[in-house]
Amino acid sequence: MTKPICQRILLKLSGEALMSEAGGSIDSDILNRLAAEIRELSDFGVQVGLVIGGGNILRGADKASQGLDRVTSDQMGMLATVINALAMQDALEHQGLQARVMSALKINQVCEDYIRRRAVRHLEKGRVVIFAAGTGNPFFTTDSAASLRAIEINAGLMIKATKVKGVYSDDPAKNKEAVFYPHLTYDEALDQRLNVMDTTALVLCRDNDIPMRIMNIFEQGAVMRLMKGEEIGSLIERGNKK
Ligand SMILES: Nc1ncnc2c1ncn2[C@@H]1O[C@H](COP(=O)(O)OP(=O)(O)OP(=O)(O)O)[C@@H](O)[C@H]1O
Ligand SMILES: O=c1ccn([C@@H]2O[C@H](COP(=O)(O)O)[C@@H](O)[C@H]2O)c(=O)[nH]1
Repeated sequence: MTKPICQRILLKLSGEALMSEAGGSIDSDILNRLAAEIRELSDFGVQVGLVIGGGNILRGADKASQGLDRVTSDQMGMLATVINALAMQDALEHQGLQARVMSALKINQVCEDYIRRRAVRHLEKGRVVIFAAGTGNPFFTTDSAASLRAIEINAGLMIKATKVKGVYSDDPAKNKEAVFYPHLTYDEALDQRLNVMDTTALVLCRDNDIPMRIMNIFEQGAVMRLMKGEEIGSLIERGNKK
């Protein structure tokens, strides 16, 4: 295939997957490998919006369960995503790409504020936009932020690149008998409480009719193959199951 399956994507990368085996929060080899893959996508003509989670540094709910105020914990979590976004911006620039971090929280001495029309303009110019600080609101996750930004930038596809191959009948990290689902509808994912993605994120994409791919972040070159038309991971979409 000489043309990508869609022109603009929102790629959500797991924060936790950036961790090194030794426990460091950001492994530069992993970061550089992902940046190189994004460069290939950009060279192929795909406009890339990125959201990176913060699970390698801090999750608000974990800190709150240890007694910290929930809103403060979530704000710390959102700032963690800014750290990951800045690291990725640097890695992308080393690949020769232009990249812009746009934050939902105002820290404009560090990166741009998120302004939708500017984000779209950056994408049209071939710059990779890294949407940081989630939605800017506590009690949300970066999955929901990714769905929201995918809708706002009119992405043709949302991709969640995570630590598992796709959607299973149960968490494959805990249940070895879990069955892999190559295709399912948003309503099936919601009804079965499949937990690979939070409910808000699924509902946002369902109601705005954006298809979603869940796939393994560690499978090198897989996003490119997907953009060339290969069936990779699990597809969640509205309407009838394929
Ligand atoms: N039914 C399921 N199918 C597939 N994965 C599942 C399912 N239920 C739970 N999971 C778990 O969900 C995880 C992905 O979601 P999670 O929110 O933990 O990660 P992430 O959003 O990719 O990471 P981060 O929060 O660090 O950005 C998988 O690693 C998997 O273990
Ligand atoms: O809109 C948002 C997005 C995220 N948070 C907080 O950040 C952390 C890290 O994000 P993950 O999606 O868990 O990787 C999250 O646990 C929240 O505490 C937020 O408050 N609002």
